[in-house]
Amino acid sequence: MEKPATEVIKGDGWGRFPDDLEYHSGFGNHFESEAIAGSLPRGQNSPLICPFGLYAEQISGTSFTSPRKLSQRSWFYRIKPSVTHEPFWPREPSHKKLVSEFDGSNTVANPTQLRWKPVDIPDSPTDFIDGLYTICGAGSSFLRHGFAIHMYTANKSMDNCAFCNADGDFLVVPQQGRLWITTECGRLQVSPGEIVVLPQGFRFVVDLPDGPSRGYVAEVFGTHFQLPDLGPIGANGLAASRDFLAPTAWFEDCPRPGFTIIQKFGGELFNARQDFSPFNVVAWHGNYVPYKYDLSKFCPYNTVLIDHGDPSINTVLTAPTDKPGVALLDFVIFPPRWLVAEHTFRPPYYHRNCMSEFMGLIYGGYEAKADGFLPGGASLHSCMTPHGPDTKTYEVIILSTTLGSQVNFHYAIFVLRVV
Ligand SMILES: O=C(O)Cc1cc(O)ccc1O
Ligand SMILES: [Fe+2]
Repeated sequence: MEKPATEVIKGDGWGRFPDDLEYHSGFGNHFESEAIAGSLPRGQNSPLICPFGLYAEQISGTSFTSPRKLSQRSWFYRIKPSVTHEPFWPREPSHKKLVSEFDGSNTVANPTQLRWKPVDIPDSPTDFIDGLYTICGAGSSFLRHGFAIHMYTANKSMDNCAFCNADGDFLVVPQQGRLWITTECGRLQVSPGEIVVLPQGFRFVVDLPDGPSRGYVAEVFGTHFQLPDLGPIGANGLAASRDFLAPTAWFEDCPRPGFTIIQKFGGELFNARQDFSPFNVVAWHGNYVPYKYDLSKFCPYNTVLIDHGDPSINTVLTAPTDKPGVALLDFVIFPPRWLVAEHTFRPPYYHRNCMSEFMGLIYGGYEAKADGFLPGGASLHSCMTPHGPDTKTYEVIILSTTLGSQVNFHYAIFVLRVV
């Protein structure tokens, strides 16, 4: 039977984001979303003919046979299937700032304590993709085990192109400047103080409504972020499921001559042309979705009598390995909070760690360094490299006789490990 021509469906226009975007709330939920009533097939995923003549397309974020509790996939109902593009070609000029296979050929190992000043926003026109560069990482996207930490500085919106990361999931932490992100599931507005997860394979565009933006990106290969178990904390606390927000269906239906899909594969970038927008998904359902989270919603737990707890207590999201309790990458934050304790050295203790720690500062000042670690800057303390408060901080703290203090800074750390 012949498929009927797609009816003309009009989206509400490219690039305009209303202030009151709607979201679906929840973490790991199976959502249903339709921009036009009746566009989501009922009772089956892939009918012979979908409502409005849309094309059904599945995106899988885990193997088909993953245990049900880990399985992630979504179904898109789109005006044109993604496959109708021209072939991929290496992007010219070739982009060598991204790494996803870490070996001696493209990286140097150095265990010393490293610290970076904030990088200036470039003068020349630079979008999110051109402004992305790898800082460190381990493992391999092809072997599906590893991670990369990137940073970006950008001053312009992506134009007539979308990005697709075939290597892994991006967790983006804007430090300066809002990001308006269009995805195949719909749109997200992300401000500094919020994070966004863009899972492997999703096409997305980053617009900069405020101009310049800078931030951090953690990429994980072969696993996805989960909420940490809460153990003895109980059933509540830390990041709550309902504070995670996924987009609602949004699409556009207009010609896009020369539109480019930029695909990252093995850390290399490839271009493919198509004459339509990838944001043509009228309805979708599933549990494989981009999502955002406002870090100010985090409910921190901490010491109330003695000693400094381990930083795992501040885990927002964890990307697990197959070993129980061992993460590939934990995303941990130190939000503004009260630090209380008796006869206790309250800043982070001196330590060496079998995980490596990459830190960024979103705003304010970091409690263990009197100076030198600035918002937008970064530090890396690799596996077993000693670190802890500087001398100035140590001296101020041991002279302090108060039982508590309020810290009003916000730093994010990625605690990393490849096992
Ligand atoms: O090094 C850091 O600042 C991160 C960190 C914080 C903390 O409170 C305890 C241990 C730790 O590694
Ligand atoms: Fe540390």
